[in-house]
Amino acid sequence: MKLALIQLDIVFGNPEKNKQNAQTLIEHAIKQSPDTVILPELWTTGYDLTRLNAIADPNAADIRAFAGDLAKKYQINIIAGSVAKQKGDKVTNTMTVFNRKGECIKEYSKVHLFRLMREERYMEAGEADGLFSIDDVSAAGFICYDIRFPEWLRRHVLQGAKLLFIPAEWPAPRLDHWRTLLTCRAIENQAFVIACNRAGSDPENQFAGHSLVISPWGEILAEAGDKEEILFADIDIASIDAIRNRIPVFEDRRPELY
Ligand SMILES: O=C(O)CCC(=O)C(=O)O
Repeated sequence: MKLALIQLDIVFGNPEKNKQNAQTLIEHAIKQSPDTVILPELWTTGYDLTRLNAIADPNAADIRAFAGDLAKKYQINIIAGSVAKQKGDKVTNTMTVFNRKGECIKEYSKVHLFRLMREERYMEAGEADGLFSIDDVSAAGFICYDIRFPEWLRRHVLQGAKLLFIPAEWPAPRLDHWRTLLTCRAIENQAFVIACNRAGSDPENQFAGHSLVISPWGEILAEAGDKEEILFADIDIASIDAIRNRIPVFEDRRPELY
């Protein structure tokens, strides 16, 4: 499976501009014939939380039209990062996933809200899992801070997920946490980790970039720099079973003890 991670430099609070930029980058990526395109967290608005009333996406209708049309036009899967989804008086940090027909096959709302960026004051946490399949491969989605909760990812892997997609807005001062946590999640779950961060800054944070694709053996297959770029990687799905047979972690677990 060929992946294209769109490490966007998000324009604060400007969905129209961000959609234009994302479309340009996606159409650039298409020239390399990717199977799956991934976008970052809250990429239409950034963390412009105080203006969500004006800029959130009602019922995620806008992202459904934008990413659904591109997925159908280019016959690709799109993990459309996350957007601020407005439903009634609630806003969630919601990831959407589109198949090659342009159908929205999953919505996942971030379960662990990040207090350091005051997310819990403006958003409601999700309550449901992030499982889906693309091209018949079991996968799951998580959003940024979710990666600090290994038991949440593990639950999805125990239900079959082999590709772990992670859109993020991870700040630069904790780049070492980003790399270490993602590598651990790949090794302990013997699964591919595909993590698309944003580049650039907002009024309060400098973001890390360094989107990553990590193999189930913990090897970094591709890593972006700290600026806007498209990161490409080819992953070999069959390698997952080979690694799981070599070190049979899932057979050796002792769930009766923990
Ligand atoms: O956990 C972290 O250090 C960063 C998390 C974050 O920035 C987020 O969830 O948006």
